[in-house]
Amino acid sequence: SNTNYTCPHHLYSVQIFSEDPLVIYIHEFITAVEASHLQKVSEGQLESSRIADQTGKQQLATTRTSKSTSLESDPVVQCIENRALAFQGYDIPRTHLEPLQAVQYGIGENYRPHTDWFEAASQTTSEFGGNRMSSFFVYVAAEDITGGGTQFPLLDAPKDERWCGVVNCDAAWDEGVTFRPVPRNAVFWKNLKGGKGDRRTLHAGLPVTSGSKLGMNIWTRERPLDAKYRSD
Ligand SMILES: O=C(O)CCC(=O)C(=O)O
Ligand SMILES: [Fe+2]
Repeated sequence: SNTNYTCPHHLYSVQIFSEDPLVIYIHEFITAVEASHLQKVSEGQLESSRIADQTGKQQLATTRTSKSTSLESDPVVQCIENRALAFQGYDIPRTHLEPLQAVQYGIGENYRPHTDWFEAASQTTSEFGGNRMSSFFVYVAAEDITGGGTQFPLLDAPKDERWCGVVNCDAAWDEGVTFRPVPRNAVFWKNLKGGKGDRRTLHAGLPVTSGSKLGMNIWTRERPLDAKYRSD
């Protein structure tokens, strides 16, 4: 299925959420066809999420209770990768992309505050292409969901109420900003500032309180990853 997928010209629209750190909100980053394809290929492949420990070993952790899987390259995945590369200005080659990662949360599951950039040198070696320079978090599907937003506790919530379509405007001011899981939309941000991890990009996947959420990470490294860590 989808072996003959014709990659459409992108249909998204964007809004700058924050200039520093750079955070861009993307409406309709993926199409409905792409979303259902991602659902289909990740189903049955999801396993308890792991995170890298200080030594670089992938471990189960109570701070990340979702299920996840890396996605094999196929025409739909490649189409989304190309869109993410074009969004970032074409100069970053595909070899800087980690395999796309689908993440599924059931009720009560969450990802505690973390940064996508690494502190541990073992995670930023040249075979991994250095650190993660940028992240897209894409909301692929959210069925009958409450909770499950992406919270950036160190960013300011927006003032204009037109953001309330995609931001939780009921959250307290000192909780930062929480993007709601609106299917097919995405949040893009730069993790590094002057080549160093930017703490202000701290974020969490809040617990899903009802329904379920399927998300997807698109991570770009500073440099090419070794072929063994890529999906292309
Ligand atoms: O689930 C979310 O809203 C965010 C997930 C996340 O930050 C991650 O997988 O690194
Ligand atoms: Fe994250």
